[in-house]
Amino acid sequence: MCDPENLRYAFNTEWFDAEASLTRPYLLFYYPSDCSVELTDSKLNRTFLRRTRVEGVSLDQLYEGASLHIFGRLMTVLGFADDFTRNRLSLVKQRTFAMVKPDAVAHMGEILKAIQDHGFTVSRMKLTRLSEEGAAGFYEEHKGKHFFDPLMQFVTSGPVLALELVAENAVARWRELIGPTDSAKAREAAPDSLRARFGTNATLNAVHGSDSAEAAAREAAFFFPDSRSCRRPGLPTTACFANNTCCVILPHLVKAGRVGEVLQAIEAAGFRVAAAEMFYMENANAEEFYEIYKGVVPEYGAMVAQLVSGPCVALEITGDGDDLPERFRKCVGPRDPEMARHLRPGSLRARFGVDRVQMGLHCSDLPEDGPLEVDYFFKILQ
Ligand SMILES: Nc1ncnc2c1ncn2[C@@H]1O[C@H](COP(=O)(O)OP(=O)(O)OP(=O)(O)O)[C@@H](O)[C@H]1O
Repeated sequence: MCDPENLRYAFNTEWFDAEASLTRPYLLFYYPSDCSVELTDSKLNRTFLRRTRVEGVSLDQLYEGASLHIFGRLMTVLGFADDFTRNRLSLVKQRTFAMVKPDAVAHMGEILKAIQDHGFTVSRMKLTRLSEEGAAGFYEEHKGKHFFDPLMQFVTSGPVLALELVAENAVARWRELIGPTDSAKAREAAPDSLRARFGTNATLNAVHGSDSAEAAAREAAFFFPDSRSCRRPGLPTTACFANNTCCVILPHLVKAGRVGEVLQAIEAAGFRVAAAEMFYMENANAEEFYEIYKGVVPEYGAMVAQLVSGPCVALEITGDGDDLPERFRKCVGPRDPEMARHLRPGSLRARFGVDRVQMGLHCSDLPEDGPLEVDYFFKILQ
């Protein structure tokens, strides 16, 4: 195991075979010396994929709960499969659960930028609402305390942004970044912390962070239950399905840690982000979503490949006026970012796009497409 050539990390993974409606378990080995991957069918104890390099798969993406594409299959990493891997990677790839509370959701772009600037990877994200029952379950340990009722009222008063973050020593580092519980005290003790910057007092304190790895796993499972599991449905979306259009932050920007910046730019342009959620698209979903471009846009195949190359973030954009879709489309700019930089240098694609495939953002083309695309992400894929 010490021979660097053959050093390998082992993970339990699974793939949901939609055709057979079956979850298939695999043992995944990752060899850092040449970034190759090997898969063994855990049930049949047989090699399923011989050691080979897989485009886009790196050690960065291998942590408990991660989703990754291997030759068109969306695999879920369930956990470490041996002690060697657990001992070496459990702190390096730690997950934590974070929540932007109702008083700070208006600053979610700025907070996400801070999260990403501090080296955290956002692996799951959803703008949702806590019901009274949900909030009481989430904060069960505080039942009976003097601040429980105001806390319940506060966390159910508006949308919350639920986040799963991954980083080395993520639990402790996130607690440090958010600062002391009471925002007033945080302004004295840790003026740069998120609670000092965005919170008000001991209850209205802008953000939450799990206090241990165990709490993080429990809290992440509460907000992000396995979508294929029938045990409990996911928490509701905040989409309002009215006077809306759709925007998708493409995987290349998500990977580059620029989601916060994009949200800030959208809001600075006067639009409201009513719903936001991270999706790991399957090939079939991406093909279906981009169907109208098939045979029309020469980059169709490459666009599908881009959309499944990692997580994307779908947004429902709302605002005032019947011309919202056209105004948002103008704000996003021409499909070709190179052209956008010449013709509309202030547009989002001019700022965030690379080329006609990595164009930064997808945006509904026609006003009538907007509500359909919003339905696709926030109703059909829920
Ligand atoms: N003394 C208090 N007075 C008023 N509200 C409080 C008080 N202590 C805690 N709270 C509220 O209850 C939440 C949960 O309390 P806890 O003791 O778990 O704090 P925390 O671990 O710093 O915060 P969180 O769990 O939200 O990350 C706090 O974030 C805050 O909103």
